[in-house]
Amino acid sequence: MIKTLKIEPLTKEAFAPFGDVIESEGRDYFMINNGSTRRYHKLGDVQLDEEGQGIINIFRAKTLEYPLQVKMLERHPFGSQSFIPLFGHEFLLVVAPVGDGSLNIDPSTVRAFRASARQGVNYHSGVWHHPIMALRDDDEFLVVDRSGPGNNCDEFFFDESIQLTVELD
Ligand SMILES: NC(=O)N[C@@H](O)C(=O)O
Ligand code: NI
Repeated sequence: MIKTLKIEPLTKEAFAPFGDVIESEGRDYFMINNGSTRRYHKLGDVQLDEEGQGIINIFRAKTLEYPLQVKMLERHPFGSQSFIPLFGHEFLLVVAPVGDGSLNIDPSTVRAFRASARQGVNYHSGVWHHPIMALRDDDEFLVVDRSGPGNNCDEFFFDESIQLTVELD
């Protein structure tokens, strides 16, 4: 299979099979702090296994070279992982659904999205995703994910006959 992935706009609905979109635009809120603050409540679920601990990190990412060939995806079976842009820049995502849980990805299910400068994502446990795809050098992301025993990062490399490409417009 040789395919250039269509980069889709990131929406709650389109991303639902993969996790949550963290954004305020168009979302429900309620007032707190004596009416001075909107709380956009529970935009995403932090998923952890019983032995996991939720942690907060910052990832400072280099941009990747585009067109990019998607050679691998990874997943975190024991917990969710969120990426919230700290500098307000757009970024890209390449994902595939959890599937049957085996260490295998149907390349026809791989999708690409572009997050706006005011959107973050929260990959649910086991959702396949490409390592962070910053569009600005040294861009920073707040990352909430899981720390704990066991290997929480599986990688899957596509066969060389599978060429999935992401191009910037
Ligand atoms: N390995 C690591 O912590 N980073 C990846 O999980 C990623 O999604 O960028
Ligand atoms: Ni990850």
